[in-house]
Amino acid sequence: MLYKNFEEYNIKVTEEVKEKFESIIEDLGEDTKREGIIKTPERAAKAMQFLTQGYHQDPAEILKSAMFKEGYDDMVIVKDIELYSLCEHHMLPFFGKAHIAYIPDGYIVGLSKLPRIVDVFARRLQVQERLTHDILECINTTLKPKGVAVVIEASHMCMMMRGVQKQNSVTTTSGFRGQFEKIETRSEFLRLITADLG
Ligand SMILES: Nc1nc2c(ncn2[C@@H]2O[C@H](COP(=O)(O)OP(=O)(O)OP(=O)(O)O)[C@@H](O)[C@H]2O)c(=O)[nH]1
Ligand SMILES: [Zn+2]
Repeated sequence: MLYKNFEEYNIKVTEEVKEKFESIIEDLGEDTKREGIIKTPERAAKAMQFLTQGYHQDPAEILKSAMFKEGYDDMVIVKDIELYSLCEHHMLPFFGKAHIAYIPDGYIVGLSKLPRIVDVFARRLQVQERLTHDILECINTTLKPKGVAVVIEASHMCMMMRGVQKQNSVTTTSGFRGQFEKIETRSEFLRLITADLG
């Protein structure tokens, strides 16, 4: 199922999750019958379905839907792809940017498909490390490029709003396959994602 229209939420799931949110909100000490909150369990049930819709989407299919035969064999970089995910430990958001590069081997991919697969993997319960590798491996096994690199920089609400309460720490994760395992290629990619070319 691709890009399900999430205006049409799964009625059964919405109903079941809504009831659970009602009980959670009550357990936390709120009055679920209060005017401003009466629809909150249903809104939260829909919001959570939206934020986890990646479980129902196939990222490899998304890439395959726009692969084009092309002789270009230099580096392609899409940087500063904003991402929002949920940490699997606390179900609190982490958010930041992904930078993706690949070196084609006969096929290029429609550029928009790279942010689309970031969203598919981000809209699941994740840790930043697995999110990075999910994106990397999906491109590597589907597009089969000469090399692929993924860097993610993110801030974790579970480390900001609660727990250790550090507001300015940023976590960087990275993965490199094929030609990006060579230091010169990797350095060129890292230089280009940090360069201000404007
Ligand atoms: N490696 C990794 N850890 C994460 C990520 N998101 C959250 N965490 C961490 O998951 C860990 C869970 O540790 P626990 O000790 O079980 O949970 P906790 O008692 O809530 O820990 P504190 O956050 O330190 O209060 C914490 O250290 C979080 O910072 C992530 O994407 N990657
Ligand atoms: Zn967390």
